[in-house]
Amino acid sequence: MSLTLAITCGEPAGIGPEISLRAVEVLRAAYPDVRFVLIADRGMLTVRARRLGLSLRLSDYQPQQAASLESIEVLHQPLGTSCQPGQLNPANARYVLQSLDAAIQGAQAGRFSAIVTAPIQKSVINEAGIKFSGHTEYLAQQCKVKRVVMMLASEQLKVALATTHLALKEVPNALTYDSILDTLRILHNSLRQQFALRKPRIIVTGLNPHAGEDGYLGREEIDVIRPAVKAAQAEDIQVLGPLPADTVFTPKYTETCDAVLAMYHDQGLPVLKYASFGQAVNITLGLPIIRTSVDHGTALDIAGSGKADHSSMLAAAELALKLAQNKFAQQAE
Ligand SMILES: NC(=O)c1ccc[n+]([C@@H]2O[C@H](COP(=O)([O-])OP(=O)(O)OC[C@H]3O[C@@H](n4cnc5c(N)ncnc54)[C@H](O)[C@@H]3O)[C@@H](O)[C@H]2O)c1
Ligand SMILES: N[C@H](C(=O)O)[C@H](O)COP(=O)(O)O
Repeated sequence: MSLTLAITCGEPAGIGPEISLRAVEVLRAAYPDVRFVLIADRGMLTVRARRLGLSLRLSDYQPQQAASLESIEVLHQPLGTSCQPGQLNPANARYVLQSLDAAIQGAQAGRFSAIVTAPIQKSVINEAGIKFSGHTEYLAQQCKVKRVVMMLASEQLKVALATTHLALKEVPNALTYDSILDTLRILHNSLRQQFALRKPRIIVTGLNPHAGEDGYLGREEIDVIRPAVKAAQAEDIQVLGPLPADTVFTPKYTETCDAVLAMYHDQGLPVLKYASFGQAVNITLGLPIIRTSVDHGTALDIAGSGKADHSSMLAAAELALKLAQNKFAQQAE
């Protein structure tokens, strides 16, 4: 089995290019049989590597030829305009999306076994006049999938989200019986197929304080979440809840479940990032392709300084490889 992993280097003003370069150096040594392809502007990567004191050779990725042993392969995407670390420019928004498109198309065509994405700056893409919420939503749209699930995973915890990049005031309306049931199905199937958990155990949080306090602090638990959980149980999905979110993340619960499904971004992710920031991986579940990412953002405040930690990028690449190997093994069965 020969695997090719594509890494999009993300927002060029952020830490994406440098963590991608550093990670790929480590990965090439650790996985000599895997082909790693960076997707970015080759000139920008060369300058960034020099700035960090990395003596790396970059070459053009040629899919029809064997992987280069001496240099890091780059699928060149030209920047819209030159770029300094820490300085966002909407003129590079299309470049960021074109890099992503190249990765998605390569994965759909089977050239890439999986894709790993470095962080992007959602605001600057919107500033360029392109409505954009995040990789997760963009990948669903480009792959023509109605629903996907964002899950962040570390050694300690797996946290999936029922809603993703949404203003808080829009969350209650987005939580419907169908959306929660569909999310539970995707989560259950992915934990089984991608993570090889035979009978995954899921805990669902409530939306309101104390899971609504029997309806006195909100009715979403009674009207929407519990009926969806019951329907999932009837489909033989091992799921419990809705439980109060403030105590779900204690060992009594986390040690007895495989994943927690939180109702919104800042209900679940702060807990996971408190426990394992820099070590966790963001995975998009429910896509026809494998996509993982880092657990952090563009960190503009330290871009180009050499201070960025590439551990999450390494973890994301390693998980992508593992998921690709699992997929390959399942297809061979
Ligand atoms: N996968 C992604 O594309 C992704 C993930 C999260 C956030 N973002 C985006 O990134 C942008 C900035 O987000 P933010 O400021 O909320 O979060 P951030 O993760 O960029 O930064 C938060 C803090 O963590 C530090 N930090 C982050 N990554 C680090 C690393 N690898 N090594 C050392 N320190 C690190 C930063 O310096 C900063 O102090 C936003 O546009 C956000 O949407 C993208
Ligand atoms: N919600 C993610 C996080 O906080 O880490 C992040 O914004 C990245 O999301 P996408 O992978 O959808 O860009």
